Amino acid sequence: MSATLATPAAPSYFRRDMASYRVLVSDPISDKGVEALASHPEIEVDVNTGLAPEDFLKIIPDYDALVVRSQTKVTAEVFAAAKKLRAVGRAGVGVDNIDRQAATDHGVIVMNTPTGNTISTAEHAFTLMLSAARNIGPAHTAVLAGDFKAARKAFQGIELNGKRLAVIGMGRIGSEFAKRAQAFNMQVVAYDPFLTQARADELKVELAESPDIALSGADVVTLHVPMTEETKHLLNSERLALMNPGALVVNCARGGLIDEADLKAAIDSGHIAGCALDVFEEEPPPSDHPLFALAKHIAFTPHLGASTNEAQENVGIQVAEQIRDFLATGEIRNAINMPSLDASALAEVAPYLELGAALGRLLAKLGPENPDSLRISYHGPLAKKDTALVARTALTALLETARPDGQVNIVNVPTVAKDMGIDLVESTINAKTEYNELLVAELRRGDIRFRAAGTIIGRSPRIVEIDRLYVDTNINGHFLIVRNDDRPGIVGALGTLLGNANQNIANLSLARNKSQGNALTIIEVDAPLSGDIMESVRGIPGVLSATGVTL
Ligand SMILES: NC(=O)c1ccc[n+]([C@@H]2O[C@H](COP(=O)([O-])OP(=O)(O)OC[C@H]3O[C@@H](n4cnc5c(N)ncnc54)[C@H](O)[C@@H]3O)[C@@H](O)[C@H]2O)c1
Ligand SMILES: O=C(O)CC[C@@H](O)C(=O)O
Repeated sequence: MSATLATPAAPSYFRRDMASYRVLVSDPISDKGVEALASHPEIEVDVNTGLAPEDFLKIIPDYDALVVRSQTKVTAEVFAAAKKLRAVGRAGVGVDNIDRQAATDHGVIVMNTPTGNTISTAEHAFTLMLSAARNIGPAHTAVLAGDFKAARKAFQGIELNGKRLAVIGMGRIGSEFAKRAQAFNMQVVAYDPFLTQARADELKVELAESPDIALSGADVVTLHVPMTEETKHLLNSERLALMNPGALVVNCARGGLIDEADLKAAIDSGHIAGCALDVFEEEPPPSDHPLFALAKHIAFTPHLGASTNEAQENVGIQVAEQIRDFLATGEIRNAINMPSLDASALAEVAPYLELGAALGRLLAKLGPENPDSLRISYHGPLAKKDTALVARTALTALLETARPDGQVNIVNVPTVAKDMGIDLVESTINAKTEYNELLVAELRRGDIRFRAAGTIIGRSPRIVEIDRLYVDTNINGHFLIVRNDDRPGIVGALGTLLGNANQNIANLSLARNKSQGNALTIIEVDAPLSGDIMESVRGIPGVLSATGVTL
């Protein structure tokens, strides 16, 4: 792998030998998104939407990346079949149609486009609230049916001015909704476990310590939280009962956040006036859905929150660019199952990713077998850089030797390592070393420890320490690593043996431990060393151990 500041190369763990990638777009995205993907010479795009699940399963093994909206269900079965798949891009926010755990287990990055549809969805949710408050849907239907006069009597509305609004989930969409509600002079109270008092003050909203507190005495509730196990049915009969009589429920997030049977009961009882829903527990909802029988204060749309020209263009282009850049350069933006690494951070740490991989491969050969931990420490200014993927890369390289099936990569490596009983421990060390920056990797099994370290000189990664002896060697190539008695003649004998075996010596690095009377000899050669040569090396008097390593 080589990297330059302008175009860092994709980490080898994601690169196939073939110079082209196939991307399947299985839900409709904007034309500009498809163009952004197809514009890359190494990317071939197939747009194939509305596939039946069994047809989708048949073709997914051919693809390196997949782009979806919410219709395609990317299940564990899909990930098991998708042997080449490296990334799934979601043109939107919610990723509940993607089995995140299965993606991670199979080493597939999942990315979303968190900002592209924020405004459209906030505007849609707001429109729904106004519609339910003023009976826009039923009144419109009545006018079309010629019931103008009757409708004027039937559809008395609710004013929002001065009403108390509970926003559950004060992220991007919730915050935008709140701003619009303030313009309508609503009193906004918000619950979000990550909302700080400072941010609440900045948004001029009241911070509630729990959903129950937010809902108590609220006239309207709007939901803007992701759908997870934890948030399923967060709005149920107990919580609806906390709201003021005549309250309205707005949901433009996910249907499963509301217990629809409880909502229907609360509306039937007269406690809740009505609801405005863009999303349903089951989509599409059955045509005889109990809530559809309600006559007033209702507004239903078919999951249209993000369906504007602007939002679709934004998310289509964003997802396409993210997938394209990931395949082409290894840049990771908006990943939801691993740390992201944007272009500038990738350019900065790319040499350390290479170095980490080399140290991992070296430790796999020289360190203790069946290790219980890999410890990575970052020294000097390196400690302040975005090193989140450096340790993962070292661990991946270490485990690739044990799992050479190509099934371990930086996405699933934490899980694979856990299964193998290996802890990854990272630390930063400010104390000065001989080098400005130093990356140290140490493999341990109980008390047995073996470490190696490297640094970057110019833009070139170098290994500068093996087993606490100072060396200086590059990180790509074939190496003979010998522990030998520290006495004359051994380097000569090694050179003669390699010469006789027609092995050209590219480089030599020597280090010695005077107190122990032994030395470390590292010889870089032009070709991998055969078993016979290694046997002969071990037979040289004074050679204590010898390992052939390809980094
Ligand atoms: N109807 C649509 O077409 C449409 C469009 C876009 C997004 N969405 C849905 O809206 C959701 C929110 O989108 P966003 O862009 O605002 O996401 P976001 O990540 O910016 O905000 C979500 C917020 O929910 C908070 N949260 C998480 N768990 C919570 C809990 N238990 N209680 C309260 N708050 C909790 C988070 O801290 C976060 O601040 C998405 O997850 C998606 O499912 C729907
Ligand atoms: O793809 C869509 O239109 C829906 C998107 C929306 O549900 C989201 O979570 O971003």
